[in-house]
Amino acid sequence: MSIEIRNLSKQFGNFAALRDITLEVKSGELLALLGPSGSGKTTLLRVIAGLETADAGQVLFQGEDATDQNVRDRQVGFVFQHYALFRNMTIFENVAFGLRVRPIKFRPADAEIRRRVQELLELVQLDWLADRFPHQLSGGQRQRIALARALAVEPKVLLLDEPFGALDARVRKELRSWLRRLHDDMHITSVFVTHDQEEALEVADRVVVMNEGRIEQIGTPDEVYERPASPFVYEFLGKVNLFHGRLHRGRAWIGGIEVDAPGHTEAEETSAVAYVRPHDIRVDKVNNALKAEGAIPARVSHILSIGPVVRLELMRDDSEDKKVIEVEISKERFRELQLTRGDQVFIKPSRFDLFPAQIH
Ligand SMILES: Nc1ncnc2c1ncn2[C@@H]1O[C@H](COP(=O)(O)OP(=O)(O)OP(=O)(O)O)[C@@H](O)[C@H]1O
Repeated sequence: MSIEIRNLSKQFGNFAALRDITLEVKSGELLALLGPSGSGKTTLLRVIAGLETADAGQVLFQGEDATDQNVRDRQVGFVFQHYALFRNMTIFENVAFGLRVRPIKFRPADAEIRRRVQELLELVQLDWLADRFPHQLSGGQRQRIALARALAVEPKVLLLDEPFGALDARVRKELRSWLRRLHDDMHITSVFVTHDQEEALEVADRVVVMNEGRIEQIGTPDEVYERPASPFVYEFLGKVNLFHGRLHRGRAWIGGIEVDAPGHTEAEETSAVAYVRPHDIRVDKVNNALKAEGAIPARVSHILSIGPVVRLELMRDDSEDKKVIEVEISKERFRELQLTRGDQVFIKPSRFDLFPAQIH
């Protein structure tokens, strides 16, 4: 089932939690709402669920206006950060709950409920825990049961609010790939809220990056990471170096390097900032290789060599700006360069985006 959100706005007193949100969740898609605390993710999820009413705008399920439909009629399944399993019920009964409380004419026969619960417990690979009670399970297992319980009523849409937020890092990672596989099997349209960049990028088909109640960018994990639409997205999704410079009629000057800036032909003597990911900086020990295009002189202040990638911290030689530049190069390249602390190097951004300085 697809979900369409049109021009949603929501105020809490004077505070605008959602500002004109428009977005479509495709049928069968796993969509992540990603943003810092207070950016409006949970509010948006609650409006989709029908737990919160918006001040303006519409929510459509499969093309039909659901704005005034109540929670029960929307047929959504929920999983929250804090697993709300019933403590005095077995795992089996917890999963069966949603079916048992249905009005009699919609309630499946007992044998059918048993069959369905068994199937769901197998799906989340915890059928061997059916007779246990919630306190006898680990946090990760409880979240999987919470998901089985949400799925028991065959929701058309699954909404997950920081479902792994309370778990430790290792379990979170396991559950992430588990959720991805489960979604690939079931294809229920799912929206999940997270403030964890890695989680969103690893699990979702598409990511909605939110900031101060607005959508900054919507795209596949690759698109939002590799082609951030704004300085905010650049800084929120991973490490980034900022190089201050100047733009003029389709050309840019950054730390002595002159480059084409085809997206900025209108700019007239504008201050600009180049945003560069650590792996998009070329490093050389001699200036010759890069001389033709110009290069920024810097000094190696720190080397962190773990795994296949070597992380360098550099200080610019040519600038008062004492900000560290972070660079990532392969171990192979690092060996070639034979770098040690204090060495002089010459760097050049190989890929970057320019944003006029005044907008951030
Ligand atoms: N019922 C409410 N009454 C007043 N303010 C609220 C209410 N619910 C949310 N807010 C405010 O709206 C803003 C957005 O909240 P929301 O929970 O949607 O953000 P979030 O992105 O999910 O953040 P978090 O990750 O911290 O939950 C916050 O500043 C919050 O304080």
